[in-house]
Order: sequence, then structure tokens, then C-alpha cells
Amino acid sequence: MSSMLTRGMEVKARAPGKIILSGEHAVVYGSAAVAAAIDLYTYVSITFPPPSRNALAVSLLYLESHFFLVYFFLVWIDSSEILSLQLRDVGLEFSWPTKRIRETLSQTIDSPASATTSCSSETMKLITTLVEEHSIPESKIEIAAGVVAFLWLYTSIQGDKPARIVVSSELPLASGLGSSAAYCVSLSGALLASSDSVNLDFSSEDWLSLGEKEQKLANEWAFEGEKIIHGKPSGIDNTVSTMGNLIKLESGALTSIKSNMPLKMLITDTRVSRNTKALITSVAERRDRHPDTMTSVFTAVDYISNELASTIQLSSSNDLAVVEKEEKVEELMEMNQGLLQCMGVSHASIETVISTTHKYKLSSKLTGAGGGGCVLTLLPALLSASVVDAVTAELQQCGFRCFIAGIGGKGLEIRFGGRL
Ligand SMILES: Nc1ncnc2c1ncn2[C@@H]1O[C@H](COP(=O)(O)OP(=O)(O)OP(=O)(O)O)[C@@H](O)[C@H]1O
Ligand SMILES: C[C@@](O)(CCO)CC(=O)[O-]
Ligand SMILES: [Mg+2]
Repeated sequence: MSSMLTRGMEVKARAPGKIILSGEHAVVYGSAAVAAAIDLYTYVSITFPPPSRNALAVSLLYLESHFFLVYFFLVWIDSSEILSLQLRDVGLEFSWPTKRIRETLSQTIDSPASATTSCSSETMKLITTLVEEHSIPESKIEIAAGVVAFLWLYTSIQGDKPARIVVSSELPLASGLGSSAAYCVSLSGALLASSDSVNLDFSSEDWLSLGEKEQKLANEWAFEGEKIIHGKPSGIDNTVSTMGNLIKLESGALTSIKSNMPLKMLITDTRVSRNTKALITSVAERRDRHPDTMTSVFTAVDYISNELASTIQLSSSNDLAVVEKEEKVEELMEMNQGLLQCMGVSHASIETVISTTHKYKLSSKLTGAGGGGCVLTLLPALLSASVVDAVTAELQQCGFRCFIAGIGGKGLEIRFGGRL
């Protein structure tokens, strides 16, 4: 793999967003939750400058000491000693001389982790100084946590190598569709695929899945990134983004769900931006105030998620007709929404989506951390297109954005291509 890097090839990774059918927040306290990957991805591209650049520039200078060439040489050398991060979705670009990264984070760089490690509060402070050297507009300040997560993952996996990283996403950011997990998973995947620890066929131009061991490692690193962004994540978002498909997570234990239900969901983005870390903190504070009551709420969610999982699960003992399964799922979604409201993570915009869809006899619940963001509405298989059009039009009139995403698709994938 390292020989590939010396040729300056581009390594790309993509990781999907997710919807949570049941169990957000309660999953942080060990209750079961059910999640599915959606076909909207975050893409990361990494390009390492070829080390031959310096030699080339020196020989050009030697041949002709023209001013333009001297200038060209300086720019060339400079870009080969820089780590840059372009975040296209938010229009921000960051760059650090690798020398600056080395002098600030020498401890992380000089002792590369053989297994995943958590970012200590001391290292977090040092990384924060590197991020604060760039001015981020107040309206985009929440991006800083993502940049800290990037620097932690990058320096832990790649050390202080110069590189250019570009991130872009099809997901709305900070809206409950797991943009932070897709960001961390695609970054970890691309960083590991560019390291010696992963062996892939880089002559292929297709999207490739990592082997089981590498996939696990990418998921573990992504979890470390999510910790920086979410504070106390359950791991469900990074796990479903890495693995794809449909999963149940309960006390950290993963079950893959096979389903033959259509499970078509209308996703309504209320466009109310929220921050998952703040919402997790507010649930933790409510739990501190009412420990027994909140434990009962989380237990009720656990039952809902397990019942939902066995309802949608393809199995010989599950012989209900699709319509009956859909009715069960709808009722479970409504019950879960009631408990999310009880946890204090609903929002006026979410309630508007729920009451609007209810007029069409459709059931909805928030997805992800709540507080705004996205809402799911189950579209039963036999629902007429005219009802979907009517409910969508009414939601759009409220200023919301509606779309239908494919559910249960692929997880993290890697692609090689495009030499410099
Ligand atoms: N494409 C991206 N570019 C830059 N930063 C990103 C990107 N995607 C996610 N992030 C980081 O993740 C943060 C949003 O994460 P947050 O957990 O609050 O929302 P979410 O993951 O979309 O929703 P949920 O956690 O409820 O599913 C952003 O503020 C930013 O720090
Ligand atoms: C709110 C939460 O349960 C889901 C966010 O998508 C947080 C987590 O599980 O990490
Ligand atoms: Mg998130």
C-alpha cells in the first residue's frame, strides 16, 4: 500500500447516513435501538503529495534560475509540507504546516497507536489550539468539533504526513441523519485505507468493502471521532454507517436484521438545526433529576425496539401480513415518539410534522437526537401516490423539506483512483 502512496494516488471513502426506527437516546443507557443505513453518503478524498516533488523542483531550479521557477519552487515545496482539510458543505478550509502539527502533537505522532485510543483531555486542548488558529465564523462554530475529531483521527492514523483532504456530503448536517457518524466513518475508512494496516486491491476502480477486521477497526476509530462530536455516543450511528443494512444495538451488542418489509419512509427535514451533544446532555440532566422515572422510560423504549425488531425481522415464526406488520410498526413509532417527548427532545417543528401527517392517518416520529432535525413517516406499501403528494405538499408549505431515501443499503466503501 505504501508504494501506492508514493505515486500520489487519490484514496476515496464513502459512508452512509442513517435513520433510527426506534430507540434513540435510550440506547445511550443500554436500551435496544433499531437503525438502518440510507442511500445518502459523505465522501472523503485523501491525496498525499508524491515525495519526488522536492527533487523535481530542485533539479528545475538547477537548470534555470528564473524568478518564476523560484516562485513555483516555493509554492511547490510549501504545499508538500502542509496538511489541508477542505469542508465543502460548510465552505471552510483549514491548513497547518506539518511542522506545526509535529511540535504541538509530538506525543501522539511519536507513539502511533496500534489499537484505537481515546483522545485525552490534554491532547484535546492541544488540538483545540490548532483549530483556534483558524477563525471560524460564529454561525459555523459547531464545525470546530468536527475539525478536532479530524485532527485526532488523522494524527493517530497517519501521524504528521502532509496531505490534502476534501470532505463533501449528500446529508443535511446536524439534522438527525447521522452526518457526524458518516463523517467519522468515511474519514477513518479513507485514513486506514491509505495506511499500511489495510490491504486492498488498489488497481480496482470499483467501490470496495473492507475486510471484516479492517471494517471493525474503521468502526472503532469512527467511534473515537463520534465521542469528540457527541460527547457520550452509544455507537449505533457509526456502526450502522460502517456496516450498512438494518441493525439492532443493545448494550453494545450488535444484531443484524434481515427484513422483507418495504419500510418506505418519508423523511421531513424541519430545517431546525440542533446539536446532538447538547441534546444528549439535556437527557442526562433530566435523568440525574429523575433517575428512577427515566430508567422506566428507557426500559419502555427497550421493549418497543425489541418488539419493532421482531416485527420487521424475516423469520418463520413471523407470519403476519405486511399490512398488519405496518400497523404494528406505526403504533410502536407513535409510542416511541411519546417517550422521546417525555425525555424532552421533541420540538414544536417536530410536533407540526406529526399533526400534519396524522391528518392523513400516517404515523411519525423524530429520528436521531431530536430538538428539530428530521422526522420519519411510515408510508404503507398500499398508500396511494396522491396521498403522498398531498401530505408532502402540506409539509413543504410549512417550510419543511421532504424526501424519500433508500433504506438498508451499503456501509463504508473505498475507491482508489486519479493520480496527481
Ligand atoms: N460533511 C461535514 N463536514 C464538516 N463537518 C461535518 C460534516 N458532517 C458532520 N460534521 C460534523 O458533525 C456535526 C453534526 O453532528 P451532530 O451529531 O450534531 O448531527 P447529526 O450527526 O447530523 O445528527 P444525529 O447525531 O442526531 O444523527 C457538525 O456540526 C460537524 O462538526
Ligand atoms: C441521540 C443518539 O441516541 C442518536 C443520535 O443519532 C445518540 C447516540 O446514540 O450516540
Ligand atoms: Mg451525530
